[in-house]
Amino acid sequence: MAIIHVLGSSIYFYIFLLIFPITNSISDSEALLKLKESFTNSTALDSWKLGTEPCTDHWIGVRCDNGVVWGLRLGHLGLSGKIDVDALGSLSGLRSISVMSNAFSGPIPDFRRLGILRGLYLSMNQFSGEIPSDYFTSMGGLRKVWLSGNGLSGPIPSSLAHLTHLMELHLENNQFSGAIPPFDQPSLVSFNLSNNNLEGEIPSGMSRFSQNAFTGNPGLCGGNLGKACDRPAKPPAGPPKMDGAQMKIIMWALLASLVVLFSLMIVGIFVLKRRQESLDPLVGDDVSRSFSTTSFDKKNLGSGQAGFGSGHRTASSGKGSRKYGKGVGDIVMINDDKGEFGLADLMKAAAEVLGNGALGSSYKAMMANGLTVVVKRIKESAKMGKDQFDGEMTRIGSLKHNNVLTPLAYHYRKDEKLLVYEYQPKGSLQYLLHGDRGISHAQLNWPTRLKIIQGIARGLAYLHTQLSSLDLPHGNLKSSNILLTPDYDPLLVDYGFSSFISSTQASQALIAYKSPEATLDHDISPKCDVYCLGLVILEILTGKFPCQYLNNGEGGTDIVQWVRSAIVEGKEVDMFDPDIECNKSFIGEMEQILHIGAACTENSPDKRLDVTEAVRRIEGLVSSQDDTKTIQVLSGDAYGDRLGQ
Ligand SMILES: Nc1ncnc2c1ncn2[C@@H]1O[C@H](COP(=O)(O)OP(=O)(O)OP(=O)(O)O)[C@@H](O)[C@H]1O
Repeated sequence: MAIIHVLGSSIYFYIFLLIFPITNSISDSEALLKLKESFTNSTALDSWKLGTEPCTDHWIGVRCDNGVVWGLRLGHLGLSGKIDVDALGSLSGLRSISVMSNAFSGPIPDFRRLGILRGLYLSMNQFSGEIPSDYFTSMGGLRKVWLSGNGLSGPIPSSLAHLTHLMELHLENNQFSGAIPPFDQPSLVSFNLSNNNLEGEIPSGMSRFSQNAFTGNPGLCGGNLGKACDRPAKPPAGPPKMDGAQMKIIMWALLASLVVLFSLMIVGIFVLKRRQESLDPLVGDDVSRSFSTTSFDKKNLGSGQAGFGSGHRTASSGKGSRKYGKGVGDIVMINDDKGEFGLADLMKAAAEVLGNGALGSSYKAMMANGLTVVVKRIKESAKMGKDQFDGEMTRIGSLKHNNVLTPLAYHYRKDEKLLVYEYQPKGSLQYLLHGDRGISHAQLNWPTRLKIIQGIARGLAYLHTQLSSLDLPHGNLKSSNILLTPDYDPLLVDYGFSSFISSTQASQALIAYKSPEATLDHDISPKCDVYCLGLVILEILTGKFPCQYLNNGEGGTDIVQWVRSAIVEGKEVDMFDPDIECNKSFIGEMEQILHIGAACTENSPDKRLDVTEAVRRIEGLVSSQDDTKTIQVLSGDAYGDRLGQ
């Protein structure tokens, strides 16, 4: 009986432990001070003082939620020494640690016991040595892992490939070696393994990542690298023992196959010659190695050629449109500021896949004349006749605004629609915010971010006046569809698509359909674009990737809800991206923009700002004197020139 009693009480004890785990009862401030002690150079942490509180007294680099520490942003503080992981373990609310760009060295600390971490940023230090393959197994909730710019070596830990929520993985500029584990997590949006010593074939399923994610690894091949893998030759099998009759059968079979092969070759050469004769003479031998192989296939082109050749040649699409090429359905130029080109020029260009968006795939093509373009191939379009498509393109082609990227050209066939844009080397806002931690990211200080927000609002307002007949004048406003010029002026792309894709595709592919009213009541209006504008504003301010962008509902941050709660609690300051250079004089402006972002993301379209009001408020931050600005923006004046002020 006594034994049963003892057993029983110990079971209760374990259940008690499970429900109320024994935690080190030190407070967050004690834990942080213990952590500070482990650093050798912590002068930057002067605000971490005994007798003050991390959340209420705004200790540098400490992020709080409801008085609980959830994040440490300790980048660029000249820290070195050890990182006391026991102290970190006492911070029960801790979800994210950043010690990027400091002087920590030695093996990476044993963060394994911090199983609740969501973000681990250790880039740009001097960590070295191998990481055990199962290191990340106990940290299944990790979303963001940044280890780039260290001296880490050995194989990439395979446990990283099993992190099912992983969104960002940066291992570039280390000395990792060996093969790449298969990273096939659909949540992974930002990924870089460049400049290591990795080798072998890039696993299949990773072709969605651009070439840049793998460059600088001389031993890698396959994927988008454009370097084929040499398959090891099969070891020669020992000669089977055969009798004379078997030998004869094999000889005859070989002879027969050779005859068949030879005949096929002759037929093939004949067919190829016929086809080349009928194609534009500009389409040379190298086509099969270049654009055509990665984009529209030649078989399709052949059939299209028949269609266009027989009366469907490109019709004039209004003022400024041109016809190029002969014999094949060709490109219609709608903007020849950058020079003229035809389908043949595109087909000869060296091409690279940029991405497979929900609307279709995009390719970067470098043409012989030096112009680099992006070709967007629309996956599925509405049953739109050529005249109607030409009409839409003429309308889109006539747009002229410093914050709107107008296509250069398009190509129409019943089963193939291509839009061609000028390539913007700086890339997208999404890449700059979440993918690139280099100089461009560092330059995203507050004045630059404000300039980007203003440009986006101006571009959107312009589209709303010029395409006012559309329910969704933009329809797909998100950070990957905002490109940046070298001067950080934003350029909106992928607008106006709702008019020429099918409604099913629109509801699956366009971000505007994620606004609450569209999701709940299928109620589409220009206010859906305003919701997207709000999302982008909050994304720029917080540096967080909005979960609303993802289709599977997993990953990302519900920034709308997050910001809403912060405003209620008067904790707007806690929301700002810690990577924004800290300058107190900006805080007021940042808070105002945060409120505008929140007003644009109101659930109810009636309560939400309309686009004119949103622009008016954003403009009001620059100069409340100039009441004429909004009017100029809406009329599409060359307003963007004043952005740099
Ligand atoms: N003109 C351009 N210059 C440089 N990068 C571009 C250009 N157009 C698109 N991109 C980039 O190419 C990638 C693929 O673009 P794509 O439009 O196919 O997909 P997406 O924007 O992710 O999704 P969606 O299809 O919903 O627009 C994106 O990262 C995008 O920012």
